[in-house]
Amino acid sequence: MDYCKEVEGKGVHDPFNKNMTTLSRCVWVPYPVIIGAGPSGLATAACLKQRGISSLILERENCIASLWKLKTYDRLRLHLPKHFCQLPFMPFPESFPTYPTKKQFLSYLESYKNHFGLDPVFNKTVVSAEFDHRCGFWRIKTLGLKHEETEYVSRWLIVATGENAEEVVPKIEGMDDFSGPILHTSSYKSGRLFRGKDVLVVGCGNSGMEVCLDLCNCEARPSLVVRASVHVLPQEMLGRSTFGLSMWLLKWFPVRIVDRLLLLLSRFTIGDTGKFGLHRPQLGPLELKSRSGKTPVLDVGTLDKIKSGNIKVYPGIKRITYNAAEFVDGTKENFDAVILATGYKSNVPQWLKDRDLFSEKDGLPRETFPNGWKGECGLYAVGFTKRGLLGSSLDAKRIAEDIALQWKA
Ligand SMILES: Cc1cc2nc3c(=O)[nH]c(=O)nc-3n(C[C@H](O)[C@H](O)[C@H](O)COP(=O)(O)OP(=O)(O)OC[C@H]3O[C@@H](n4cnc5c(N)ncnc54)[C@H](O)[C@@H]3O)c2cc1C
Ligand SMILES: NC(=O)C1=CN([C@@H]2O[C@H](COP(=O)(O)OP(=O)(O)OC[C@H]3O[C@@H](n4cnc5c(N)ncnc54)[C@H](OP(=O)(O)O)[C@@H]3O)[C@@H](O)[C@H]2O)C=CC1
Ligand SMILES: O=C(O)C(=O)Cc1c[nH]c2ccccc12
Repeated sequence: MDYCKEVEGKGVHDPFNKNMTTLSRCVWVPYPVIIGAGPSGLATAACLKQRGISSLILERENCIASLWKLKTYDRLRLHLPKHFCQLPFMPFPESFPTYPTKKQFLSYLESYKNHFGLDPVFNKTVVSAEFDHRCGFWRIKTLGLKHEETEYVSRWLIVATGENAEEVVPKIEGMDDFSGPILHTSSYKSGRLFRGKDVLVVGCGNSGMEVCLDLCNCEARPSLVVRASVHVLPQEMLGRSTFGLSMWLLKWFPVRIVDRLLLLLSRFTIGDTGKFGLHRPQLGPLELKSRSGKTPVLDVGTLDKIKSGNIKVYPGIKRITYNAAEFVDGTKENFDAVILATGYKSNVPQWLKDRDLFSEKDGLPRETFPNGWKGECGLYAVGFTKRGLLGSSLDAKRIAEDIALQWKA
């Protein structure tokens, strides 16, 4: 790392460090520091590179795109057509299908990293980042694999740790008494392990719906918990992707009209989902997405399995017992395993000391899209728009443009 200059050995004589093998280092970085080597971090580094600006990417795992590589199931594909998911300056290969597989997406990201000569520093978990008003720089503290502490100092801090940084694991009464495995979807790979088992999947977002389908295909017997409501839309309508059609319609009509059209077309193609326990929210799918970030489910085959009775649908869980779950409607069913498809949350409030750009409550920018990408004192946010990879690309371009102006000055 010739662009990093070690300027200070700090904390070596710190009495608190005596019994630990830690050695604090301080590294001055004359470029922006990006936290997270996921698609958002890589896209921002590439946009900066295009403008002749280097950057330093710090990543807690030992690979790029760790969410995709380590925490997703085998059968995962992009749900949106590839041209909506490509990162700036590099389209997906022509040979890739419309909905690339996880393996293809990962190989694209690897090529992206290599094409732009990006070289993230792995196994560096950012544990705190604070703007030092005395010197006008960000102080970014990281811990390495052996708990060694390194402090990076830079004028710019770009947060790219993602909306899905930590698993949401709800506390359900009786959970500790359950005799079988309870796992989050982030550690679920395939239904093969569950062949012949009764599996309760808690949560009906895209993960829960798709895990149920995977379990069915692997001859397990899944049940799905839908505690409130959900918008299920077909992945394609009128020969186009539902997402593409929505984006096109939004150019001409207000969101409420587009939502009505989507719901009308869905009714024709997939029928009344409420009949199967999948009641629709009051707000339409796109309005709900833009207000709350809740992504509509794009159906890739789960609905047919629900209709045919291969996947049972239950309301909210009341409690879990040794080998069963009780639901709020009073029914009780035996299960061998529970999979929590209960989503993810940002981890920004755990380590970022600044409280202006990001809300302490949900770790997302306080301002909604398209305004949440820039804070004070050289702080930026990329990939927190609740608009998937498309949102990351937009943020990345804006951030690079903004920093380039300061760079020239
Ligand atoms: C199963 C699944 C499927 C998805 N499919 C799609 C899709 O088809 N299309 C779409 O547009 N979006 C999809 N998404 C949304 C997803 O958010 C994006 O695909 C994308 O991963 C976002 O990239 P990111 O870089 O912002 O976040 P991430 O991919 O989560 O990357 C953030 C990186 O930051 C690192 N990090 C976190 N905290 C720290 C820390 N304290 N210190 C150092 N490093 C840290 C993480 O290890 C990670 O590598 C999907 C999400 C999931 C969970
Ligand atoms: N191929 C693709 O494109 C895929 C994309 N994704 C994306 O990844 C992100 C994460 O998706 P996902 O993992 O599904 O998470 P989500 O946050 O989208 O969904 C979580 C689900 O869990 C439910 N839930 C949470 N707590 C409980 C509880 N205690 N009891 C019952 N239900 C509960 C929520 O219900 P409620 O709504 O009531 O809060 C919601 O239905 C999303 O953006 C999604 O679109 C995921 C899979 C595939
Ligand atoms: O997977 C996600 O969470 C995304 O943000 C991408 C996405 C999937 N389906 C959508 C419908 C409306 C807007 C974004 C998405």
